[in-house]
Amino acid sequence: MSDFIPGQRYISDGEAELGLGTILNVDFRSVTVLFGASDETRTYSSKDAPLTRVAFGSGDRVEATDGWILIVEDTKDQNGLITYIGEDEHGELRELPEPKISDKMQFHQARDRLLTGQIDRNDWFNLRYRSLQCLNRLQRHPAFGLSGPRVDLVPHQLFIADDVSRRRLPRVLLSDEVGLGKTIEAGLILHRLLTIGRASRALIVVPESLTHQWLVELLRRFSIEVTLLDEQQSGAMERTQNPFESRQLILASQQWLFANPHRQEQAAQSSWDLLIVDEAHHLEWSSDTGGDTGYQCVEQLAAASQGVLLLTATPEQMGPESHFARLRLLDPNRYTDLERFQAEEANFQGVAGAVEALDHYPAEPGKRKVLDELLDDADSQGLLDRLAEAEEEDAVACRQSLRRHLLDRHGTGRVMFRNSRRHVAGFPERRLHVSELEAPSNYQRILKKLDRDEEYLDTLLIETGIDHPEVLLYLEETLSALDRERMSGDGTPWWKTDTRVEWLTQWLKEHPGEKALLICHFAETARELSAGLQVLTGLHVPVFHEGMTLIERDRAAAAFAEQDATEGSPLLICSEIGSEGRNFQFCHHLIMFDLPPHPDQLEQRIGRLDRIGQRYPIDIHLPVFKESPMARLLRWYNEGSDAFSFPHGIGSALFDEFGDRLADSLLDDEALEELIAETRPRFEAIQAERLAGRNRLLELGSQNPAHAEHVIDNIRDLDDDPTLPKFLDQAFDIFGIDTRELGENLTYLHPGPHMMDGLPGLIKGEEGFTATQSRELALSRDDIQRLSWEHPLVQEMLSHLTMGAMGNTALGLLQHPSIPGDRVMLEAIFCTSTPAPKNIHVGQYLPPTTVRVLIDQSGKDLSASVSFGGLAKNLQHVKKGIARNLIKDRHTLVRDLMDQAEQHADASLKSVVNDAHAEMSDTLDAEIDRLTALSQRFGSVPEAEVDLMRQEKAQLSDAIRTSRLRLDAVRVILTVDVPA
Ligand SMILES: Nc1ncnc2c1ncn2[C@@H]1O[C@H](COP(=O)(O)OP(=O)(O)OP(=O)(O)O)[C@@H](O)[C@H]1O
Repeated sequence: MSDFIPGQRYISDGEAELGLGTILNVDFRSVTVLFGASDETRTYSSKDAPLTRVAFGSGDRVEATDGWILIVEDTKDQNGLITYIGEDEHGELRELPEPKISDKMQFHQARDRLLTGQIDRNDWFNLRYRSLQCLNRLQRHPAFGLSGPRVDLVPHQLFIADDVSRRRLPRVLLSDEVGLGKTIEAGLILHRLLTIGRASRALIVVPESLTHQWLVELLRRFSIEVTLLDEQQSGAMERTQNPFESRQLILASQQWLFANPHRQEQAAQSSWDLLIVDEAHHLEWSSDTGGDTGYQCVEQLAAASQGVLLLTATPEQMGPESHFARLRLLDPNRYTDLERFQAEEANFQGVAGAVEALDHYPAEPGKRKVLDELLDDADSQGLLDRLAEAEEEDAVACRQSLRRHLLDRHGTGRVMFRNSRRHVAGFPERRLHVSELEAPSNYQRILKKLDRDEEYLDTLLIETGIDHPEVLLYLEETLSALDRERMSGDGTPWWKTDTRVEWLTQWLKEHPGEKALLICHFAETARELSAGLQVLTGLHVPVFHEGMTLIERDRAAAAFAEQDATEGSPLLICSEIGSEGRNFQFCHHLIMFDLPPHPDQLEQRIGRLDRIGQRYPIDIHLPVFKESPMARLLRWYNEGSDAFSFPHGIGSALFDEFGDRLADSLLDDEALEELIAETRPRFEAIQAERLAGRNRLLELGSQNPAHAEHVIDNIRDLDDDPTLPKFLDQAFDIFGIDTRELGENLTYLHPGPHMMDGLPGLIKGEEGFTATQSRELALSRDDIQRLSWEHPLVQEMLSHLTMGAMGNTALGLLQHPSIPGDRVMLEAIFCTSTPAPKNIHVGQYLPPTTVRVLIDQSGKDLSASVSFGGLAKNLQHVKKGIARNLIKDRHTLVRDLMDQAEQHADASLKSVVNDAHAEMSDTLDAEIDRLTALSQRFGSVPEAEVDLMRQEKAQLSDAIRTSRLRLDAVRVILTVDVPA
């Protein structure tokens, strides 16, 4: 005969998530239970049903089916069913028979689970405690959020990422020279903001040609999954919701969004924590016409976003006005007046000089004068006086603070970052190889006519519809357009006669097994050249241009990237715009089939190969027709400004000044000589000025080797954390992940037969993945994942272990000669609970903090004398069923001990809270003071940022002060006699 009676309440030992069950039927052999909350019925053998009776005791809060709560004072038994007696929340005496208890009552809390006999394994309990401690350390760790990404630790990138991701308003222009890693910087900032909870919604707007690259890079390097939204998906969702609210992290193409006002409105209606806009130089603004559609769209979105990252390697490509207008998007209060801004720039030389003077003071006392001029406030003067007397260590600290004063107050560093190759080691040499060719006769005819007849240029412009100077530079297009217009020509395509094509086929023959990226100005040229090569050589050469779909483009890039010489293509033909932002540093030959009309485009072209990761000198091959407009353009680039040797970022300024004359000189050697003679000194003058002034200052503000080194040390500290491998070993075991060592620090992880569901990257019955904890190894192979504390699998396991019920109860037997048997001890783990909005990142000051209390049966506190580890390793496990009965027999004592443990723990809370509060106040007060001074005196920090920080301090203060301890996990220890 079983003890089950219909109406009694039980929970399933194996499936606690079903909620509270009610016995429906009992017969000789089986018992049927209805789990109302999940609408499931289960029938078990009544002999060994995995069920635990739910019985509450005095002080427990029980929820009734109709929602009211009873605080239990007493119970009575009525024909095997319990009726609870106590007061409801209004103090009224009431009774609650167990069948009327809410099906939805959850038993996740340690106390409830223990008393209802849900006992977990000791190793789970141990790992839960260890995980809480790891989480505590992680959340406070200064590198938290920066250590997970699979990137090389490049100082200038980490300086920027750390600086920007600590701001309340991370609104900056990331404008490092091409290929220095702006995408990586943006990814690091986004990753950190997401990890620490400061951001949860981000919109990334990039040129269509880069959408896939971003998607892959964010996933592969940062484990960030974004959704690529397009018109089709948006249309499908529109009826039920704003498509931009369908996901937290959205990637959208600029071409799509900028052309679609309705979608822009929807995007702007959603609020964003971070907006990222790549290749932002395309956003154009002028005082006459205002912003173009792209600019207007970003303006609207920037207003709806807390943080904004604009990325461009060539910020001035669309002219100084557009550059200024983009800065205004970031900080409208500081950038109000273009003229004032330009005047400020003129002062940058002095500021840069002062920053450098710091290094020589006080050794050269004369430098004090330069410093006094810019650092005249009391605070800085105090620091300067201290520096004059300081010992070496203190001198370093003083210089750091003073440098910061100078850059924050007088520089552009807070809003704009720009690093150049000059300060980033490891970039290769660039070598230009020009091949002078005879132009084919059909091009020569056009050129000669242009030479003879001044009016002919106008005729060409009208007949071809191509602009000046493009009509002179891209003769294949000019010729084709003329043939179409006049219906003339004999149908011979240009590539059959163009001598550059012959040169190209020869080049390919002479460089077997090598890869080259070919860039030409027009998509049409790219397409036709590829088709021509196929006819002439049989080679199928992939093309890459703006007219292709994304999938076609990615396929082309992949075919080119394929390393296998027999499979991969030796050549990829790209158009100007199609290749922008793409990574092709695995090849080092760049063939410029022509030259672009703008110097910044030239820099963008070379930047495809001249990127971090390029290991060889870059060979730039240029076939050019003798005495052609292109040859003259080449001379201007080369002789006027060394445009091929290194990225100096001055091309734009020169083009603004001389661009019109350059267009006019393309047919006139004399004018060209004069132009070069004027351009060169101007180039040198601007270069000297910028090296001393703006650029120097920008560089000084865009990197700080000492700070970067500090950030890198912190990241390495997390990388090398010895507790991680220990945690992983135990966690893989507990979560049912099987591992196979592959040697050389590589481990293959795959789902075991009993693996828990929902672990990222692992699905039961499917393949696993190879992983390593070594950053270097993970960087060297794309197919290997890097396991860090921030890897999604590790984060998921940590959150399972600390947020769910897993391992929050246990029972162990302790046999020790000095402890008599049949005694009860209780080990209670309390943890601070500090509810606060996620975005204020309270965990930085008060992460979940544990208080461990170990008491014996008499209530004596043994916490200090018996350590967690010491006790854990001496405990023996007992079977679940036995553990359940052992607890059942000691219900009242265990309950009483839990109450006592709580009182012990409460005594520790005050100091935890006070310490956290003091740390938070000290840190934020100093920062608020600094920002207030900058905002009020120099206007270099928006007032809104200071206000946000003050609000945040108030919120943090409230949250920390109201932090409470909750019982997170509890273990009952029963002592047993040592056998005689
Ligand atoms: N820290 C890093 N670790 C590993 N690879 C890196 C790192 N920084 C940059 N790279 C690689 O260098 C290349 C250039 O980086 P990225 O695309 O971020 O540069 P960028 O400044 O955005 O270039 P562009 O100006 O062309 O847009 C990429 O292939 C990137 O993956």
